[in-house]
Amino acid sequence: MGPVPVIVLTGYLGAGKTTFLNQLLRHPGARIGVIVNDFGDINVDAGLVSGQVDRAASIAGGCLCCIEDVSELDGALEQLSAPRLALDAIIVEASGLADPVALAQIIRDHAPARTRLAALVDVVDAVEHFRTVDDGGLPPLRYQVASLVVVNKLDRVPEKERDGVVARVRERVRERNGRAEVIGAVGGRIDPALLFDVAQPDEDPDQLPLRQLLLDAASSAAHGTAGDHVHAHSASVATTGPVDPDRVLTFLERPIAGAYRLKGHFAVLDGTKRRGFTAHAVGGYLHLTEGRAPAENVLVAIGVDLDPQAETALRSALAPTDSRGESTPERAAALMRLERRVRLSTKFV
Ligand SMILES: Nc1nc2c(ncn2[C@@H]2O[C@H](COP(=O)(O)OP(=O)(O)OP(=O)(O)O)[C@@H](O)[C@H]2O)c(=O)[nH]1
Repeated sequence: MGPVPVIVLTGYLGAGKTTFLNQLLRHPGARIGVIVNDFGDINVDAGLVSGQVDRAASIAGGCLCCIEDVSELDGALEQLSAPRLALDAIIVEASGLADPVALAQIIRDHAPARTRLAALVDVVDAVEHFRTVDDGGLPPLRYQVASLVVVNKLDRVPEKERDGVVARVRERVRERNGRAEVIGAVGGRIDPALLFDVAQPDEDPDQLPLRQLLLDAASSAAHGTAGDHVHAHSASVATTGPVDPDRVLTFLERPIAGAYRLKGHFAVLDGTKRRGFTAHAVGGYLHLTEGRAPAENVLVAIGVDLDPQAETALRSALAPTDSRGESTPERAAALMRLERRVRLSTKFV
């Protein structure tokens, strides 16, 4: 058996990496191991991975590409590439702030001999991409290491503009990388065969285009920009007990300053019944779904200029309510607002 292919999944905050991963894992057949890295103290994404995973490991607390001690990543790759597991691939989902260039280098330099970096998939938010990752100046360096760029959330773009958005991303990627595939997607759905087809052949490390790229990255880091990698802050709060539906929804609809990305789950009381909701807000767009009530309420806020009071605001949004679920008109109205929000969230999966 040859080295286990490692597929690195990158993409800016909220672009749809976990959604993409879950789609991939839903396809039966392949034996897949997953490593999930989340920015913040609580690994929310690990809890959201729902498909068929043969082995999983999670790394929380910071960007994989920034950690000085890569032993945790090494250890996870070592474990998942054990021959007895016979995995077909290992997917590493990076945090939204990881620098794909640095991550690719770490995996090439440190991954155990029985693994190989096979593909780097960059998930792009069709609506937010040109406001966040690619501001129209020099094309971001991340394009150069990508083997597949997935322009996700096309359902949020008017139908007649979709091809144009994908073409625009493709044009920008081409300025740095003539080999990468660029495809559009909704709900992270792509043909998994496409992913495995774009695996990069093993290259002589000295011949890598990556080498020049890393030199470029090092030189921009020397100029204080660290490639295209922004350093953001996060605040995370966990509480127990049902929360006030009105308070939490008001918070999610009007998040604190600088919270580009919010995610988490919470439980509310409806009479005596506990109802669970999962929330994601990206660039002011809220997506809410209803599911099993979690034992713990969790909210994570992430942003480059995150309000220093973020944690207090999160704690207040998730404060357990002293109400015992009695149905007052206010509570009924708040539950209806939550339900309306769930209905409004795009059904793309
Ligand atoms: N409308 C729409 N929403 C999507 C699509 N793909 C993902 N989402 C939603 O976008 C939000 C973020 O998706 P995730 O898959 O968690 O994104 P992520 O890149 O893993 O997020 P971070 O790990 O926090 O950076 C969630 O609310 C998803 O349900 C899509 O194609 N269309």
